[in-house]
Amino acid sequence: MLKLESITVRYKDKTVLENLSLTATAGEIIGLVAPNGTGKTTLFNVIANFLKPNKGNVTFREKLQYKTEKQEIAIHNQLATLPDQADLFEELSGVEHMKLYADMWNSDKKVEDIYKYLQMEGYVKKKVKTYSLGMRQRLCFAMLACADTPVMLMDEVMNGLDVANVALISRRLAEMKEEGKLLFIASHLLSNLDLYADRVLYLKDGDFIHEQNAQNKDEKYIKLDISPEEYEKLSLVYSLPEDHLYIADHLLCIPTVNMSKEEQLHWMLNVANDENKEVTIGPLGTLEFYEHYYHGDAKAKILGGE
Ligand SMILES: Nc1ncnc2c1ncn2[C@@H]1O[C@H](COP(=O)(O)OP(=O)(O)OP(=O)(O)O)[C@@H](O)[C@H]1O
Repeated sequence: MLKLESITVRYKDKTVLENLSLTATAGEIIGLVAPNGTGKTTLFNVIANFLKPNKGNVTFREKLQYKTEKQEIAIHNQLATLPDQADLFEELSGVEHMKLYADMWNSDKKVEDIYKYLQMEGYVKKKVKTYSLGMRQRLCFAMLACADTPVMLMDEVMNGLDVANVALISRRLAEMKEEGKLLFIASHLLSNLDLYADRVLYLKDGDFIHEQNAQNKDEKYIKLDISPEEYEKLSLVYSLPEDHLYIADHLLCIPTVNMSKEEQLHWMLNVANDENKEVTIGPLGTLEFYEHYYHGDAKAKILGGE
């Protein structure tokens, strides 16, 4: 449905995206993660043609490109981005904003169904100037849901939402995917992406350095939180498998893929007993990959919980 080929973006002498390529299909949720200032928004701006890349092409449905105004209109009829809270009109109500988006994209979605689903009935008819941060964010999402386009780009969609609303919107995202939408979600709420993303792409130095697939959730690891000193000691006592990971100076991950049940038990019992630590077993999540790739660059952010 959407193809990016060799996208390069430079701001003066700073290269933000370099030869980045991607193919995305309908019915996918693609998570995009990276520390602040890496290029997530820049990439979204290229996909939406708010920014012309120095090099490369965006192709929509195998034939449409941003080459002529007609093609651009045809793409924009099918692609919408999450509005920014700063774009809201203080004197208009939530319903008015939602109708605006439904009309702009000629959508037949019922505005009322959407605001009821998002539990906005209590405030949606009031002016935006009376809304809290979380209420505004829910409205931004509701507007995009009203546009109901086949492709949606969402930069920090969970920004400022409480736990219940994160859960509500996560559920709606999964439903949109079932309806066949292609959703791009740039987020710092890492573990939330594990709930619904089919793929999580890690952006670094202008390109994707890793693609985490939901299908790989069967690849389990024995995980143990230990200090670098404990890790060194453990490495001397046991011959750790070559493909083990020691992430961000604290998390030992031993792959179980080639292990029998007995071997797994051996590792879990011995390693846990030796270090007197809790051992868990499971796939690597977005937070763990993130630490693996950006440890040092972004430690403070991770410790901050987002
Ligand atoms: N108009 C611009 N002119 C010059 N540099 C820019 C411009 N826009 C973005 N940049 C730079 O490009 C880099 C990527 O910015 P971008 O906003 O795409 O990052 P991001 O990954 O979305 O960050 P965040 O997580 O903070 O939203 C940053 O170093 C930023 O300073």
